[in-house]
Amino acid sequence: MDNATSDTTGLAIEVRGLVKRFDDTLAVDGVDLSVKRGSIYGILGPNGAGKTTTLRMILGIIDPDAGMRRVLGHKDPQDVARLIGYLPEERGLYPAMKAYEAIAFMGALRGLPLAEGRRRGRELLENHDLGHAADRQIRQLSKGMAQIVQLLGTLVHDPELVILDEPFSGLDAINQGKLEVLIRSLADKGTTVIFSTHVIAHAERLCEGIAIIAGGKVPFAGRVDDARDRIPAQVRLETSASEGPWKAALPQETRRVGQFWYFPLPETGIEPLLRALIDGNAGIQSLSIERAGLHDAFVAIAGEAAAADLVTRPLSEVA
Ligand SMILES: Nc1ncnc2c1ncn2[C@@H]1O[C@H](COP(=O)(O)OP(=O)(O)OP(=O)(O)O)[C@@H](O)[C@H]1O
Repeated sequence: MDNATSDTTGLAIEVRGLVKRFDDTLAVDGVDLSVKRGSIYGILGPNGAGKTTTLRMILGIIDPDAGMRRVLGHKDPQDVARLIGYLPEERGLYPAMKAYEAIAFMGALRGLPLAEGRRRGRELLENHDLGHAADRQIRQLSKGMAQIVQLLGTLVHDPELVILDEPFSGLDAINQGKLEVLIRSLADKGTTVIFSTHVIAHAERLCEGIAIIAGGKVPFAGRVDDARDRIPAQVRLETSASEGPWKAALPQETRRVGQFWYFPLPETGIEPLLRALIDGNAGIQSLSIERAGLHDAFVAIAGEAAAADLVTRPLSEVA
């Protein structure tokens, strides 16, 4: 096995033109993406978009029909399997195993000696408020706890690259928050994390880069900030007056919600508009310019239909 760190591109994952067909379903249709080493990267898309199939090709679990993948500098991801941690979408540990043993077992599958895995398993559980569960069998744990144990099992061999398929689903709000902290701490120590999600909030809060995927295609891959810049910033204006000549100065696409007016930042800037509003006695109470959210960017890039299938509720309501 070559030394994975000999790669000079600065990329943990590079994928070009990946295609995968299952019978008459074109699951992935020419996906390109680049994941920087040490970054957190999200694959964001609705159900059936092709997220899992893309991740499975990156992992080398399935081979693409066409295209190129390079993972930690290697064309065959199997060559670097021991440097990768993977949480599959379908969860499952042996129900009779104790939690710390399950973690050690997962480590052993990636080359970590069992004794060391057991020691680290206990330590990881301790560090994640699950020390009390170390000697309990998986079947005695709640679903959420078992999922965290499985997640710790993907990390026990200290992988360079962590691939998590829908890691937040099945966790309550508290554990989702803990998982966000864990993902950030992995990136802080240089680990690359790539995860799939259909929840915009997680991608928006965590990721430096994202691929937006819908219908097997990736209409956008790059920095979250660049996705948001695809649509103009929004102005939020609050007025005391609701009628008056000043209203003529508002852009055509203005939406009104009570005393608030929302419209895209005019290309000419805010100053000329502000003057017209003041001269027309709009009674400005507040004015703010807000950068577009990732949801609006997603709609602009992937379309209403794909966005409708995403979860956009606040994190606290997302199961
Ligand atoms: N092994 C398979 N055999 C046949 N069709 C498959 C197989 N795996 C995936 N597909 C199909 O490929 C498409 C993409 O599926 P994939 O699981 O990659 O999507 P996804 O974005 O991960 O969705 P979800 O969030 O629902 O898991 C779907 O239409 C799915 O039915």
